[in-house]
Amino acid sequence: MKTFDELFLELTDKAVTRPEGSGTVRELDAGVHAIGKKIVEEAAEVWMAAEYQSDEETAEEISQLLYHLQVLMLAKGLSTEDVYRHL
Ligand SMILES: N=c1c2ncn([C@@H]3O[C@H](COP(=O)(O)OP(=O)(O)OP(=O)(O)O)[C@@H](O)[C@H]3O)c2ncn1[C@@H]1O[C@H](COP(=O)(O)O)[C@@H](O)[C@H]1O
Repeated sequence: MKTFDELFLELTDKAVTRPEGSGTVRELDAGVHAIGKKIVEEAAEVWMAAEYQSDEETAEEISQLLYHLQVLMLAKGLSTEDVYRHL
């Protein structure tokens, strides 16, 4: 189990070290347009899970949406502070 901040640190490191087989590196290489499409897809899955699936499945879909949002933050060079200041 990891927190939002812990995951962001891990992904930040992956973006720099670019380990073989990393899905994050693959997504970053695909670019903002592809990441944006993934976010829309995951957001729809969150919505459907919330309406028709279990709380556990909804939580899992939310975690995937958070992951893809973090990948977009990295692609745009945004830090967690850049986002948190708007909360
Ligand atoms: N938390 C996640 C995470 N959540 C979602 N995903 C990706 O998002 C996809 C979402 O899956 P879907 O269920 O929508 O399945 P799908 O549509 O069949 O997926 P794709 O065919 O589009 O890959 C998964 O296949 C993963 O590729 C994630 N990929 C990685 N992480 C974490 O990120 C870290 C770095 O991962 P790597 O960069 O792959 O090493 C690790 O700690 C991972 O646990």
